[in-house]
Order: sequence, then structure tokens, then C-alpha cells
Amino acid sequence: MLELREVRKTFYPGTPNEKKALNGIELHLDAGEFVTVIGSNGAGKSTLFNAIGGAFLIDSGVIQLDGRNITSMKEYKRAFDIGRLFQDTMKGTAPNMTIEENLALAYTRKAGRSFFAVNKRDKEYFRDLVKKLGLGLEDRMRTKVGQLSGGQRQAVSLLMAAIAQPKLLLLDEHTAALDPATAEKVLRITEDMIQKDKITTMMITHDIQAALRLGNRTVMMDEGRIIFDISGKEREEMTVEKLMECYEKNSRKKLENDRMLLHR
Ligand SMILES: Nc1ncnc2c1ncn2[C@@H]1O[C@H](COP(=O)(O)OP(=O)(O)OP(=O)(O)O)[C@@H](O)[C@H]1O
Repeated sequence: MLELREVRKTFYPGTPNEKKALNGIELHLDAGEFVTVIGSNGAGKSTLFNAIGGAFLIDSGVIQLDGRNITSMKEYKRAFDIGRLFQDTMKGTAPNMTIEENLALAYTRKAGRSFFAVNKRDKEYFRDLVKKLGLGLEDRMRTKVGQLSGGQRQAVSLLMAAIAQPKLLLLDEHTAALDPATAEKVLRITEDMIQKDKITTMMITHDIQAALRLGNRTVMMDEGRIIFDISGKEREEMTVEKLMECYEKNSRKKLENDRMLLHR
């Protein structure tokens, strides 16, 4: 489904600030996989998502999505197949449009139409989807998304992603700006949605417990590389402590003062 071969990206090459942000990434995801991505600050996690999403072109290597070589494809074209949510809850939605209009927008994009008038049946469909979030938003379908709380907005962004049915969903710390209880709720919605729609997903998180609990596979990055990749029994038996040990062994660094420790 997703294939990255020898992907490299260096920022400011040939200068004192040179940074090998992606240093030969090899990654293969099967359809329907839900992979959590962890790693210390500056490890290259967001850069990896930017490379896949097409925010910049990589220096070398190949990126394939669903059998198609997308290495040189423009970002807006990739966006038809790749959904993305960010830590900034304002990014995924149009704040001046209502919940209903935002969902219609996602629906329109999927249908490849330039204009979409919401009819009664669509409204009922959207309302049912929103009701399933369990946040009481079904009675606020005409509320502008900018007036919602961060958690409510992320839930709407997730619904928009689900409606658009991307081949790949990239979640870049999408619950990091939320309070713990809301973050937990949004994670539950995320998990339910991914399971129900079988969306191939990668999720960056600094919460190691959540990384091991959610999805079917966890990869850890360090200095632009994937330093380990666990799934199945190995992952089931993994604890936060063991993961820390693995990190320190593989990267020869300590995880002190890192955000990853916060959730220990
Ligand atoms: N557009 C850019 N221009 C220059 N340097 C960049 C750019 N994007 C990322 N970098 C650098 O590449 C490295 C990897 O950054 P990245 O944001 O991918 O790390 P990360 O693992 O997502 O970290 P964090 O957990 O702190 O968000 C860092 O040293 C960063 O400063």
C-alpha cells in the first residue's frame, strides 16, 4: 500500500546547519495497517509525513502509494489520497463554515465535484455521522467550526477524513494540544473510525502508552532513521520501560528531558 525506499532529505545541505532529516528511510505498510510513530524531538517524524504528503520533494529515493509512484507528484494531488490531521486543531477544517458545510466540503472533494448543494438526505447522513461521535454535536450542525472547542474540531476533522476515504491517513500528534480527557475521547473516536473504515493510518505520538495500545505496529525514529519496528507478539509484550531500554540501546542516547518521558 505504502512503500518508501531509501528516502533521503537534507535541509541546508553543504552549510554548517546541514541536517539529514531523513536518512535512508525504508518502510512498507500493508493496506489496513495502523502504525504508531514515536521518537525523540527532531527525530524526523513530521519530516517523514511531509515527505509522504508532498510538502517538499525528497532528495532521493522512491515513494509509492497503492502501486503508484508519487515521488514527484504535487502536494495538492496527493491530498486526494492522503488525509492529514495536525496538532493545530484549526488546520483541518474551514473555521468560518458550519459543521454541516465542512462535512459537505469533504463529501464534494471525494465526489470530485466543484459544487455541492446539501440536500435533506445528505443532511441526515451527516447528522447521523456526527451523532456517532458521542459529543452532542448533532444538535449544532449549523455552528461554525471555529466556535467549537479544539477536541470537537479534531473530531470533525476526523469525520471529514473518514468521509473523504483517503488511501492513507497521517495523524501528526493530533491530540497533543488537547486536555488529557478530551485527548482520550478523540483517540477513541480515531480508533473506532480507523477500525470501522479500515483506513491505512500512521499516527505520530509522544504518548508511548498510546503508541503501544493503539494500532497494530509501532515504529521508532531517531536521527532520520527507523531504528526499530515492532508488531505482533513482540509488540504485545512490549512495555514503556522496555521500549526506553531499546531506544537507549539503539540510539546510544538517553531519553532525558524528552517529551516522550512525560507519559511514562
Ligand atoms: N523545513 C525545514 N527546514 C529546515 N529544517 C527542518 C525543516 N523541517 C524539519 N527540519 C529539521 O529536521 C529535523 C527533523 O525535524 P522533525 O520536525 O521532522 O522532527 P520530529 O521528529 O517531528 O520532532 P518533534 O517531535 O519535535 O516534532 C529537525 O532537526 C528539524 O529542525
